[in-house]
Amino acid sequence: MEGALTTRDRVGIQDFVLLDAHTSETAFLDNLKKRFSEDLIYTYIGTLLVSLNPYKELDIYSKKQMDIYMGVNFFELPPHIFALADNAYHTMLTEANNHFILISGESGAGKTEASKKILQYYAVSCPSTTLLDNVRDRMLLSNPVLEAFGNSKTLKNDNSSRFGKYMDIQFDIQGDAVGGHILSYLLEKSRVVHQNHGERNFHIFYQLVKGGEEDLLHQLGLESNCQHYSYLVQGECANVTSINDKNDWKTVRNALSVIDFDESDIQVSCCHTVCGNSFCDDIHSIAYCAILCTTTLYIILLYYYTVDHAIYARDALAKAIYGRTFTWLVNKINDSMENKDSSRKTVIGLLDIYGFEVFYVNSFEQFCINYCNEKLQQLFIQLTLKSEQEEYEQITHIGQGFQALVDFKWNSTS
Ligand SMILES: Nc1ncnc2c1ncn2[C@@H]1O[C@H](COP(=O)(O)OP(=O)(O)OP(=O)(O)O)[C@@H](O)[C@H]1O
Repeated sequence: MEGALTTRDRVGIQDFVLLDAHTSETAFLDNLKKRFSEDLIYTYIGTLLVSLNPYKELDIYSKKQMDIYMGVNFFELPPHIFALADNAYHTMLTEANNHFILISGESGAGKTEASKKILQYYAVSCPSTTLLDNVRDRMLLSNPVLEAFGNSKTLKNDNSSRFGKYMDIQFDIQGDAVGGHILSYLLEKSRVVHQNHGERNFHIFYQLVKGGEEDLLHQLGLESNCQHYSYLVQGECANVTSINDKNDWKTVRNALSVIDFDESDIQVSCCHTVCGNSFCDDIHSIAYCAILCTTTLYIILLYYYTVDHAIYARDALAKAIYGRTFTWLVNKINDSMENKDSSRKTVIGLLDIYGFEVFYVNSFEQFCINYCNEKLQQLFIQLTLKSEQEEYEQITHIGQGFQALVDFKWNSTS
């Protein structure tokens, strides 16, 4: 291992297990800082990977880098997300059992980027045939679609995932990726009708309004101006410098067609999106949305006594439609990635734990997200740290037992 390391790789300690002051938080943070100042964003704690968000492009994810990590022993090279992905893949193949990669951190820490890097690594390193390429393309392209419908700009992250995601990649016995499945949970539906200052609604709305083709917008009764839609401008930041909604719409449209969405599916998802947002302040617009949706959705219009009641009902309807559209979308993506072969397979699961908001809990939804996070965090601690600790304790007990035996033997013979 030493031979493969450059002087730069040796900055600080690469594995916290080797830190002398292993109980000191200051020593832990100092080591992270020292490495981070040299753009070394990854450090191990045994087989755990600690990653710091560099907030800049680093030249460490190229095909050349992937080649370096392929099939190499985990600790032989400097810490990297590719080493972790490669280790999970090879252990899965040798042990023939399922493996999971759990990605946890607060909002903006880099979880989504990390899971994308892992997928990209498998896309390049796993065996390839036309059929498998198909599965691979669909897995990779499901990302921009899910991000369009499930991500938005928040105060902490311009591309924050507002839903929890578990994805598994299914491999056959030879290690070929043969299918995938996504499970989403806790979509932050309240964002459809309310955004804090400096935050946006889900990306798809801005993409559609700014980038949608003239025909499509006409069909949906939309205008190409976000300012006309009150649900899109509550946060007063419909335009964000780091986001190109127009281009992103092209990417999403292209991705939708690759993952088996035909024109009518695209129309349906757009219609529901429009309805989900309602885009409306008056009964005529609601009626228009209802007409757009009649093939797939039944809408019941009730009469309310007060304006407040009516607004409440409108918002509830918008959230429900958007939530259902999202579920429908995930199901469609799953259909397109389904493994048709029922022979034995193992999976690598990627759990991107919902990024929790440390500073505020402003809604019941956020409370549920944080609660869910705490539970997952506890499970994670239980399954990894606690079980490691128990193993060490067992070894210590065995060691103590052995020592007692040696002492007994020594005393009885002397
Ligand atoms: N490895 C990386 N290299 C360069 N930039 C990164 C990296 N990881 C994250 N970033 C930057 O940080 C931003 C936020 O990262 P990301 O969206 O992955 O965070 P997250 O933990 O998934 O947040 P949330 O929980 O809000 O979804 C990215 O849009 C990207 O600009």
